[in-house]
Amino acid sequence: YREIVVKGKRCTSKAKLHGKTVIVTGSNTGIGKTTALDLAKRGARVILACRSKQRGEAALEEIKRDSGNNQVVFMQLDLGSLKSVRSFAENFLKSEPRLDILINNAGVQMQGRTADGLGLMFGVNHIGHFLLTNLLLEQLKACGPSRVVNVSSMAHYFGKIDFDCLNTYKALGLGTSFMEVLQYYSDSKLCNYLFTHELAKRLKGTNVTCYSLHPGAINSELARNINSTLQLFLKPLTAYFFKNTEQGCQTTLHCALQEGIEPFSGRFFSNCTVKEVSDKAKDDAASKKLWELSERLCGLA
Ligand SMILES: NC(=O)c1ccc[n+]([C@@H]2O[C@H](COP(=O)([O-])OP(=O)(O)OC[C@H]3O[C@@H](n4cnc5c(N)ncnc54)[C@H](O)[C@@H]3O)[C@@H](O)[C@H]2O)c1
Repeated sequence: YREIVVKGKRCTSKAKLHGKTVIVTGSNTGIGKTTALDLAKRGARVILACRSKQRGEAALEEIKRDSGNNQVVFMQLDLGSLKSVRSFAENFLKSEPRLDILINNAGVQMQGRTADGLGLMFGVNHIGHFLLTNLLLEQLKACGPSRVVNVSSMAHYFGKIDFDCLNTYKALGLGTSFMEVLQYYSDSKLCNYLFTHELAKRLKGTNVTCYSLHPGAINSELARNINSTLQLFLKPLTAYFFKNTEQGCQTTLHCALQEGIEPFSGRFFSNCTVKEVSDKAKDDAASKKLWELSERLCGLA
């Protein structure tokens, strides 16, 4: 089990990234941090787009030290605030001349609301990344061939999109029970897939490609909000049966770097391999509708 599932396949690309710029959201911890470290070791200029200044700057020092690369920069980004996403994009475009790879990695699995009144998981996991990507798309096109990588999850299989609920701004993500939190998390991860699917269609004919992925079950901080007694019981199990964050970033790296996967733009990857998605996810009408709704929620329409 550990050999096949925990270790899994590794990204085999030997790509070097000197002169290239990459953004990784949520890179102060978890697989975002190990992704950023790997890209820094390859010579990229890596922008750590993180919510917490303190934790982001601590990760910055660690990544600079461990990669020997000084081209690592912290830029504050709270995906739960449309204002923050806009100001991040503005600062980035003002100060950085290029963007080659955008990795939408950050994610939450907890109830709450964003600054704009959306359900926290829908708002951070989907809407924040939707707006960020759209604001940076022209830069990606100008620097092509370039890529957008959306970290989704196998949990999207259990997701459903309730458009009525979204339309009335009711809080997709305001779960009260553990099971509701899991449901809304899965819904937001289905949004990640549908967004990628629609984005690939809209990017046809450009030199930007996009991918979504399941990183595996990872021993990270994602479930930090589960009650502490359950945590005590779960920690030893996840430490043994789940991937560590270095193993967990391999599919993200594969989607960001692997040569020759461009014909699979819009597709879903797991274990560094293209995978079929659920029938629900193969819904062209739903991905178009979600795109249009997301544009309205972000004020892009
Ligand atoms: N851990 C798993 O088993 C697992 C499985 C499938 C998918 N994923 C996905 O992988 C991605 C990374 O998760 P992880 O396991 O490394 O968890 P993690 O909690 O260690 O990392 C998540 C990162 O997102 C950041 N973040 C949260 N809210 C933010 C906000 N409002 N603005 C900016 N950044 C914010 C956090 O600060 C953190 O850096 C997530 O999208 C998650 O849904 C994880």
